[in-house]
Amino acid sequence: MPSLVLASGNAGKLAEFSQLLLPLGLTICSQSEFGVSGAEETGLTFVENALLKARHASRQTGLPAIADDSGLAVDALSGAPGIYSARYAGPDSTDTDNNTRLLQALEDVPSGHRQARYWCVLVYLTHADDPVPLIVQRDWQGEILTSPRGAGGFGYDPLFYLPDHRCTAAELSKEDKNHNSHRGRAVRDLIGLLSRT
Ligand SMILES: O=c1nc[nH]c2c1ncn2[C@H]1C[C@H](O)[C@@H](COP(=O)(O)OP(=O)(O)OP(=O)(O)O)O1
Ligand SMILES: [Mg+2]
Repeated sequence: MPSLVLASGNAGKLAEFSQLLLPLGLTICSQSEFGVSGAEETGLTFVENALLKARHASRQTGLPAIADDSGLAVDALSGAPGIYSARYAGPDSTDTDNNTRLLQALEDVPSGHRQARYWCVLVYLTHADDPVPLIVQRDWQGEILTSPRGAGGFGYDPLFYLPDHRCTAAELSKEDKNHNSHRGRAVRDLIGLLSRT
């Protein structure tokens, strides 16, 4: 019996969460293993969408749930694609489609003006009607390249260059990404809160 459901249909997120929670002895199962489909992300903030996703999965499974709502905010695009990152190139867009659209949007933006950050908001609910959700949020700063590099990670990682590491998020090892990323640091914050409740 898993102790937690991950309110996400994203395999990349599940892999990162599994690795991050392993040392705690926490078993996490994705909602798809329970036949739970994705919640509609109708919120206007990462927090609202994460709450909607966590509540939906917890309601359907009867288990405590963690949801991750995340995205990429690009300075030169006034924070776009932001909460719409997963649907940037359309409702059924793939990571490749979204990366292509991002490169097009930044076509005329020279290097030195291509700063961006990932955001990750996590919501933990003990049950669907939990009135006191645990909420954490973290960011990770980088720059958008003009062509993809690397095969690791997921989403926008092949375009997300980290000057301190001199590589993209898709070129980092799993351990290094989890050590540095918005999600890795948000998960460690959440673990800290959970250990105090
Ligand atoms: O570490 C990351 N590395 C690369 N890309 C990332 C990362 N973190 C978020 N992202 C991008 C992927 C997606 O375009 C959007 C998340 O959208 P978001 O709605 O939270 O996730 P999703 O729809 O893929 O799965 P789900 O809602 O079922 O959790 O931001
Ligand atoms: Mg989503």
